[in-house]
Amino acid sequence: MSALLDIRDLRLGFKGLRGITEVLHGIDLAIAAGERVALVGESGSGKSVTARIILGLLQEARAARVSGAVEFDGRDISTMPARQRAKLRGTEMSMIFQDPTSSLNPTFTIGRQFAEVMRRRQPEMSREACDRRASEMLAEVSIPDPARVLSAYPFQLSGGMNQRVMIAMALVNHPKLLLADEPGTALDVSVQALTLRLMHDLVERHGTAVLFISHNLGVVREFADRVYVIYRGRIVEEGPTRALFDNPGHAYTRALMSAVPRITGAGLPEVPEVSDDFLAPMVRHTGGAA
Ligand SMILES: Nc1ncnc2c1ncn2[C@@H]1O[C@H](COP(=O)(O)OP(=O)(O)OP(=O)(O)O)[C@@H](O)[C@H]1O
Repeated sequence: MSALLDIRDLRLGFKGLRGITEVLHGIDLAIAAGERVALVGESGSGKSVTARIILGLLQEARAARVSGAVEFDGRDISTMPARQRAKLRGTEMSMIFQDPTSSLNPTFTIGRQFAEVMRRRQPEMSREACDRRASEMLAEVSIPDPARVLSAYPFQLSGGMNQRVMIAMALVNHPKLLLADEPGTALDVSVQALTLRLMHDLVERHGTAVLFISHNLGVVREFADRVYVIYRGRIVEEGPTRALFDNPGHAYTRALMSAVPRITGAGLPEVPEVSDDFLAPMVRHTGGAA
């Protein structure tokens, strides 16, 4: 497989007063063009730092020590000049965050923010052309009155509307890879489900590859072709979604599955206590595409 994203032996440590704290211990992860892949694990397991390395952000943090290969479309993100990394963000790869309202800039209209994103790819694009293109994207996420939304500020829109705006904005430059960090978890469950549906349909239509980051295996089941399970900075299981759900090989994956929230209004259950058998060798599912 010639992968769009190919991560090999990725290691990360943070330098602190008492030396280096290792956070990622040799991660291997690949995503083919157009593939929807989930990275699942509990809080603190290393999902967000992995995304920040793919975006080339942690390579620039003074306290972070990153090693291993992170190849995107044949180029190594870690060794390319910082300016080139910055150019990739928002153009060839983009990101959707948990909370749309705090990720959008509250002081600019949605139209202006769309224009800034589009001009990263095409600096000479006129505002009219930006508005036209933004309206098309907003229509794709079923926003009925794009002109009104373009002239609004984020605080004038609902959380669900802002989430749709963020999805549209993340895809307006036709990135090859979308990183989605628990999109919609800041919203209520029904809005979150709708947001995921919209994102699913849009990336399918555009052939965008996705790394979907979540602690919720239930959500992942609906969304991903393939799943990586991360536990304390190590991938402990990997495979096509259906194979992994039908036959979870790792104790930690089974524990995550038993913690899949049921829609009873009882709130999210805790992930069960861990035990030593979670440190068993990685399980890799082969064949039997999802
Ligand atoms: N800047 C930093 N300095 C030191 N340690 C950090 C830093 N950023 C993250 N970490 C540590 O790295 C580990 C992985 O964090 P990360 O944010 O990737 O977890 P996560 O799986 O995304 O969790 P969540 O689901 O809560 O977002 C954690 O132990 C965290 O404390």
